[in-house]
Amino acid sequence: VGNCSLALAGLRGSVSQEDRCYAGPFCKDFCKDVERDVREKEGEVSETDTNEGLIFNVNIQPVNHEYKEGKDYSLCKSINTGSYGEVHSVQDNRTHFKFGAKKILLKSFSSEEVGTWSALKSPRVVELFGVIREGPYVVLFMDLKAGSVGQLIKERGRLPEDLALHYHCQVLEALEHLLKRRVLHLDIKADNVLLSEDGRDTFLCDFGHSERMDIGGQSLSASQGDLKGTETHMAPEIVKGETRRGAKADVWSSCCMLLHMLNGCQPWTRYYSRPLYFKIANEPPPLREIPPDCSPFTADVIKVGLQKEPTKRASASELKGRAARALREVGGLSSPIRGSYKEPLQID
Ligand SMILES: Oc1ccc(F)cc1Nc1nc(-c2ccncc2)cs1
Repeated sequence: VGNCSLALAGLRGSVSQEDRCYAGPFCKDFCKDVERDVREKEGEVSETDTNEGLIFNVNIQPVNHEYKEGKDYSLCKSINTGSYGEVHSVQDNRTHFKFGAKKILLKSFSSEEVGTWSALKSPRVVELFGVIREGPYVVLFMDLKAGSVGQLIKERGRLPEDLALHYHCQVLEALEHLLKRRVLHLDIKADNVLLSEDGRDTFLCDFGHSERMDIGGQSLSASQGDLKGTETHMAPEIVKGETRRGAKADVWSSCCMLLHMLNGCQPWTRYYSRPLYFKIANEPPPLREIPPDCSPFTADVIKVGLQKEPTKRASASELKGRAARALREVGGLSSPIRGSYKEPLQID
């Protein structure tokens, strides 16, 4: 995971300054400890003065063995609700360093969010800066970005084809990295893809639904029951609760995100009412939602990415090649990022 400027020993809030530690396994233990602590305290109110965690970024500086909202960092503005939590931009009171923070109730905290995220290091994935427990909450700190693709779609109605393909290629690059690190995201959608200031670079975030995969690419999590992620972007094998769920589920969701960028609305929702699970499981893939005016190469990306049978569905790498081809066929990225508003596609 890299250097951590502060590793909090144990769960009793005692802090020992360590010049260097490999936070990986420690981070995993810490998160498991937090979860165990929750189980032990189930029903009790966690003492408000509990304050332990891991900080990986030197610009975030604990004071007197603590790092607390108000005392050590201040909320700047509310951003939106990531999975299970409210997101704010915050600032370190001493270094004035600005970063993102998501506050999650302990009982909603999944140690996978930190475990999987801290295993990733890619220009296409937002950097995790740390995790702190503050009483009944866990607070995740990350590199602050300039908004999300979801916010850009709301501003622009729908995105130009070249921009949508440009973003899709980058999301597929992130999925290639996740596959290499055996991580399933399970909530790929425009709201969880963040943008650089100039809007040309994207960063995957919010690993609140993520799971580890085994060598064969199958999820290691036993929890088949609770349906996670965003309904409109769920792959058929996920809504059917099939035991074999793997990286192809994120590929399906990335194509739902492509349709969302191109049409300005989530797939399925113009044709069906919720709950959508049965339709996703039983209906053909939403290929009729491919915009009629898009390039045949873009249509091809969606057709091979929305194969209902995971084994027939393209891998992230294969789909990235096709999406890059489609982007070249439409002349590469030439549209302005923050351009004109385009009405979302209406049903014909
Ligand atoms: O999982 C997290 C852990 C720590 C964070 F600070 C944020 C998130 N999750 C999300 N952040 C955003 C977002 C951030 C910044 N600008 C626009 C959107 C959308 S979902």
